[in-house]
Amino acid sequence: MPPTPQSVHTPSRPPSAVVEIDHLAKSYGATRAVVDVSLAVDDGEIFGILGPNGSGKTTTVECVSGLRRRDGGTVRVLGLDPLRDRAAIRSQVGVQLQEAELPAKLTVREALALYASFYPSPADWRELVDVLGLGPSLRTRFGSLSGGQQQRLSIALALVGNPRVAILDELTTGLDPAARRETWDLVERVRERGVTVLLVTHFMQEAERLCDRLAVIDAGRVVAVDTPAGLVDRLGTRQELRFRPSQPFDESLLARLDPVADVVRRGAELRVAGTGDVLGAVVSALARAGVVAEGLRVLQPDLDDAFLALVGGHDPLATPDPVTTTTTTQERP
Ligand SMILES: Nc1ncnc2c1ncn2[C@@H]1O[C@H](COP(=O)(O)OP(=O)(O)OP(=O)(O)O)[C@@H](O)[C@H]1O
Repeated sequence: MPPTPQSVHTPSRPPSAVVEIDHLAKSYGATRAVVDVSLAVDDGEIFGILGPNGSGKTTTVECVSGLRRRDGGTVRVLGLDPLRDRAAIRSQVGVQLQEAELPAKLTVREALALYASFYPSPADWRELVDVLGLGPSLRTRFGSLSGGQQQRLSIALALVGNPRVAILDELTTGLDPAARRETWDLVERVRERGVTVLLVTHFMQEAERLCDRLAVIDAGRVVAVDTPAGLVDRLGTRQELRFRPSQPFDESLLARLDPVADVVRRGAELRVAGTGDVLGAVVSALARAGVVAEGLRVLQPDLDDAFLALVGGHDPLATPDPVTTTTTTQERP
């Protein structure tokens, strides 16, 4: 008789970290660029590094790619040390850095073909050319490209080796809004092919749109690691409504609502702030009073506020006029 199959409990395995940084430190002379950075990037993630100018973002990713020698801590990329295993890292990690420089006389086509020849199984660079809109520039020399075209080329060169990890530093700086959006789509497609992406950015919209998780770095230290929504949630659920009432009414009825903390009049406009479902409570109360909220805007904290709260000591909850517009709606009770 064959043995009865046993039900085997397979514990869910935590996702494997593709990039692991542990207590990284790096100084340039007396400048402590990276003081203490630890973070782990999971397989298939788009992981963002966000921080003010000079906070150590570029130095961190340069240490990850093996372009900089760290002073302290450990870095592992796909289990390899970027300094000891430089050759193996180079074939599996694509790097697009700020201000990439190529020989001025090299054409776009030559640069792509040259970089593709460095890798055992390169991507089809013609496809990257299409996606990045570099087709018309194939014969243009690097020195004659505009800043935006140079940026596109540096992204293409980072991806041409079919890397398992792509490090993209200030990916869309210098690109116009349409090219920026196309580049975001490209990064998402790259991730769909299983590439893990480590992205340095200044743009909150880019971080919000692309990143699964973010590390916020300030003065060489990690001050938070979370999803974009998680970072915003840390500020609480404060909302502020701004609107013009369609007719005079007893405004104290709004102040008595549970979610409402403040009601302030600014000329014809009422500003009603609170925590929780302020919108629902106010709109219902206005409807009962037969009042329309004209030009209604709902303001709530966004990633900008979360970022400033983390790196600038700015607390949007503590100020009476705190928040950023995220939606504009016209509500009628
Ligand atoms: N090659 C270098 N030599 C000397 N100091 C440097 C060098 N590179 C960076 N620094 C300094 O180290 C600190 C961190 O710089 P880094 O470029 O890593 O920060 P960053 O967060 O990427 O800045 P940015 O957003 O402006 O690109 C800064 O004070 C910078 O001036």
